[in-house]
Amino acid sequence: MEEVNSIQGIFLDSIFFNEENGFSIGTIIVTEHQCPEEQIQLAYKVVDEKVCEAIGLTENKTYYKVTVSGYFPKLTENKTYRFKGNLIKHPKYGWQFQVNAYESIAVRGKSSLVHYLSSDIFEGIGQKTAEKIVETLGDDAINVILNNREALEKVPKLSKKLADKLYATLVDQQGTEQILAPLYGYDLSPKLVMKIFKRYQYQALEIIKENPYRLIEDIEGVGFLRADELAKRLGISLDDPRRIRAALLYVLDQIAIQRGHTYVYHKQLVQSALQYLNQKSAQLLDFSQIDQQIQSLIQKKKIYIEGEFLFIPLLVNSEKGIVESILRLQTKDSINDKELEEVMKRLVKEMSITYSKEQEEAIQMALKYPVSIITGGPGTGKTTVVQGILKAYSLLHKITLDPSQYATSEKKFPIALAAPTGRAAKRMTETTTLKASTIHRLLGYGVDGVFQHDEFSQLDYDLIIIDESSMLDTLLAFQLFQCIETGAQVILVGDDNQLPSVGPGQVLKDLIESGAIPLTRLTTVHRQAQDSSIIALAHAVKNNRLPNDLREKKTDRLYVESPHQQIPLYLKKIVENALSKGYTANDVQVLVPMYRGECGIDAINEMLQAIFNPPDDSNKREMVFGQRIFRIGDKVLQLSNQPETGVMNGDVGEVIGISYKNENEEKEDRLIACFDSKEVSYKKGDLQNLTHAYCVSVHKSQGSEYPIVILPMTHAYHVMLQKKLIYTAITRAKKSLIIIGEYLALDKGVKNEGDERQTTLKLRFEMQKEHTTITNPFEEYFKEHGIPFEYLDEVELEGVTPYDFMDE
Ligand SMILES: Nc1ncnc2c1ncn2[C@@H]1O[C@H](COP(=O)(O)OP(=O)(O)OP(=O)(O)O)[C@@H](O)[C@H]1O
Repeated sequence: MEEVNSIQGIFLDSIFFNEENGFSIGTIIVTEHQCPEEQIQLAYKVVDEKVCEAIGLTENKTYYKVTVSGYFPKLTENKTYRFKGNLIKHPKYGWQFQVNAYESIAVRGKSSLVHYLSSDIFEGIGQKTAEKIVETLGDDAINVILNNREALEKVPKLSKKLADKLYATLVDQQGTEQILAPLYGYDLSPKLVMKIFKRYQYQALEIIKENPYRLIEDIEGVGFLRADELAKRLGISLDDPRRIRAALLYVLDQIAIQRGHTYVYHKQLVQSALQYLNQKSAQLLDFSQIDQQIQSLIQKKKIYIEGEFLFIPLLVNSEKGIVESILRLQTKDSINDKELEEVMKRLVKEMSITYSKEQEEAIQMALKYPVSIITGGPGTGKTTVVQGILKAYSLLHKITLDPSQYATSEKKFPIALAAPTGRAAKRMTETTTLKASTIHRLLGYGVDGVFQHDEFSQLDYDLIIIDESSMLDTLLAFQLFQCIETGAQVILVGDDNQLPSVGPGQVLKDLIESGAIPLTRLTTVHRQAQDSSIIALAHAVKNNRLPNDLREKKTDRLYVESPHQQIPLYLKKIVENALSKGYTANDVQVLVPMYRGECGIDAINEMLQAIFNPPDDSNKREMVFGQRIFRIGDKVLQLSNQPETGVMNGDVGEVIGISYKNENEEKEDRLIACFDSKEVSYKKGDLQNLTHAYCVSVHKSQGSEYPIVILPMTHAYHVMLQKKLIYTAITRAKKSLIIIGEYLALDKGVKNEGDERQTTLKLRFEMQKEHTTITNPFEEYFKEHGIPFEYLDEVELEGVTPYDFMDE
């Protein structure tokens, strides 16, 4: 275990304080320490005599200061604190004391007390008043006041107003420490302590003692295991219902997030929860204890039960809502065939392209029905068909497609084009020459994370086309469909062989398989044969095989056989070659399925940054954040939705500015990144949402295309070696695709269909057709027998541990 040292001193000043997460840097004048002598000597800086005098350190000796950093609240200048932690050498800022916990040391001694009470923290109290307080109430003045507010009345000439203010500030100061000290005592990380304090303020202790598992819901980054540790310290027993319920909800949530299921079977939930609950535990819980709490959660409406399926309420409501919305939209009359035939004739005449039969059918179907789907692999003409639909729609409804013509008229442009990601929307704009937006934007996703449009405030469009629909998750699809007015037409376009959405569900696949929505599947590849060997590979992968000519060098495709350890070397060489030929970081995209490991995203990004954007002699500006160094010119990726700046999860930008705190008015380090000519300023604390983008995950690459894609392939990607993932990665390449790695890993991947997602969307449409409802054998069973019942075995999570959920 790491040795923990301590240091005590007078807090001199705060150099940095992040309001958001409590990350602080300050200096203290050291009065005592328990640190290795050779280290503290390196960390010491001499304090100016005048500074010492000003704070009452008048002894004729040299005082030393040390920088302290970590997660602690704003400390009071001139007050004494003891910090626990270690001296470390920061790569950029040198020696400093890294704080794990802190406590304030009672202000003792007349002069220190006077100094403390007359400091800036107590507004309106000067030196003289402070002296009077100490003279009247003695060396223990602070405790005397805290114990009895009236004691202040004994201080001569102290106004009631001032006394009130002094008392309130003291309580506030002490209160923070009284809450924080026990929190540190529970062995929580300083960062977490600050997060908890920020969320619950002075009620923090009370809330945690009442139910530490609340942290899972309320504090980002707290999982069941962490809350469970805390619960153990608080003496909560292993079979406490609160513990079991927390594990159940956590597991349910994790299964939805990590595996994309919208429901779980009873048995699945029990098994997964037991794995969590019985970990490292001598007192093993059994089925009936878990089941009892499942029933309790059902009663509390935290879990929704339908037949054999257990749901998070939000997800079941969304699935039901999608079905209802689509059925509502389908009540619009279809366009009659005669009218359509006329329009198709005109379209064929007016467009320079000769549509294939399936393409013509796709256009016709999309125009005819209120809701329809067009699917197909790369190069099958989805974009071409969308262009045709737009033109035909304008002919059919006798409208112009020139948005500027609507600027002066009362009527709004009646068509909305949207896609799940910014990149995909941008491509849609390019291929249609009409403005397309992200679905979030279309629905008015606001700074507060709330959508402006909902079922009561629907979108005012007659035709809505959604591209890259395979990326639609259940929640977003529901949000979208409920916002579409009855009478509007909706066309979903997408490739159902791509990865399903990152969020739960597989909306496009389910809608296609339900048969409830008219569908055209485009199958013929229209790209020229000479540029299509990437597409040929994609089609082979789709059919679970690798082409015989994989190892042959093609004009647009290269396969480099390499053992795992050699992959970074080959990658480096290939990228350096590309660079020397004039390609830039924007042309070359490395795609990898997971973050960890030597062939993981983090390690590859570090290597590629050194190639594409190395430090230079002219002192290119840098900002260090954790393990990452951001540098001007870096290609970066946003990792979460940030509606307040309009930058969304998956957006790629460039670092264009770094401003240090002594250079700007906010007195804060700032990094400025540019996303498609939109400049966004990041406070240091927000940099956790930013990473390098030389290499990105295959999941994050969905909806984007790149001139050159490099795809490492190794057995180290184990569970991520899946057909849809490989298919998605290779279809991102527009001009060239380079695969480096182990043939057997690639082969294994294309044969692995991956996890089937458990969803009920398809089933709901089927039931709708047969006018049935899901029966409820679960409840009936318990009513009748009151004993455990084995549910369907077919989707049992055989051999799966909760840690599998942790893989990307
Ligand atoms: N009927 C056709 N006749 C001639 N060329 C066609 C036809 N349909 C499509 N193409 C051409 O084939 C290429 C691929 O078509 P398109 O871009 O529409 O496919 P896509 O399915 O959108 O592909 P991706 O998903 O890869 O973008 C384009 O260059 C397009 O011009």
